Amino acid sequence: MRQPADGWREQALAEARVHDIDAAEIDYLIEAVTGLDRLRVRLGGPQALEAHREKLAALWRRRIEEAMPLQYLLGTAHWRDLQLQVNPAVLIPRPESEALVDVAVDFCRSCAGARVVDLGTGSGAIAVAVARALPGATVWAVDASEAALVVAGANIERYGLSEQVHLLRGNWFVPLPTQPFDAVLSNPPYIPSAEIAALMPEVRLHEPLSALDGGSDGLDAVRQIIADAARHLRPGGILALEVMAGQGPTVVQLLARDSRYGCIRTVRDWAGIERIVVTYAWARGS
Ligand SMILES: C[S@@+](CC[C@H](N)C(=O)[O-])C[C@H]1O[C@@H](n2cnc3c(N)ncnc32)[C@H](O)[C@@H]1O
Repeated sequence: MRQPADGWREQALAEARVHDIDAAEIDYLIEAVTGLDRLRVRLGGPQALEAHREKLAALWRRRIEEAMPLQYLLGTAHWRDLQLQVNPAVLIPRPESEALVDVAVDFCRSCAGARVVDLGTGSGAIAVAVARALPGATVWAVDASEAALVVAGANIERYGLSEQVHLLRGNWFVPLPTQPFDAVLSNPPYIPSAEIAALMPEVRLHEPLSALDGGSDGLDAVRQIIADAARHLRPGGILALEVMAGQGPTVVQLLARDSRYGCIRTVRDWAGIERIVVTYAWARGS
């Protein structure tokens, strides 16, 4: 028998508890599908959702049965003040990566015509946020995945940044111009290969493996970027890397052993985890 629409919400809440899904996802789904916020849904009673009930139920079924993240089901993700197009070709941007943007913006504010690189741009989240915060900067956004670049391109266009953000396909620094940059930012794949199987199904089954798998200790891409970044930074330019919980001290050591870098520091996330490692290039290496 067909249930009243508010019954659907109660049922969805019960299912969320069983499947260990944050109840806030239900209101996020309702708001995205109906355009109504939580208060309006409460005030509107059962009728408020009735016209959308089938669509809500169909999306929620996929959320539960396929462990599909809502952002992929809806094709959109909120990150900082941005609403970004996403699909399973790109990582859903994470709150912890916002610190990469903050580091770059703090540093580049004093650089006239700053030149910034976002390596492994995915949805283009970091590149778009940096370009919006630094209207005088030019950003180069690189990804190896053609499908990711399509999504990044749509987001760059959506925010009117096509003149300011250059999209390039290729392996890390390979497609970039040779003139030195003020800042190189990256949230590279950093999960150790053996840990992929233990990730939440939402991540393991739906997010692109090429965005997650960092090789045996998770640091293949980090090592590659550290090896090459110094050649692409101006003296005094910064390299900022997002790392996994627990990798901070190892990445600090990797940089400390490389005489081309100095003044290494880490930025902690809200849980106190060293998330971002930042360093300065002393001199351009060969
Ligand atoms: C962890 S995701 C980060 C995406 C985005 N920057 C974000 O924070 O949401 C890593 C990205 O690096 C890209 N990538 C992986 N290997 C690469 C390589 N060798 N060269 C360039 N990009 C690469 C992946 O396609 C993926 O989009």
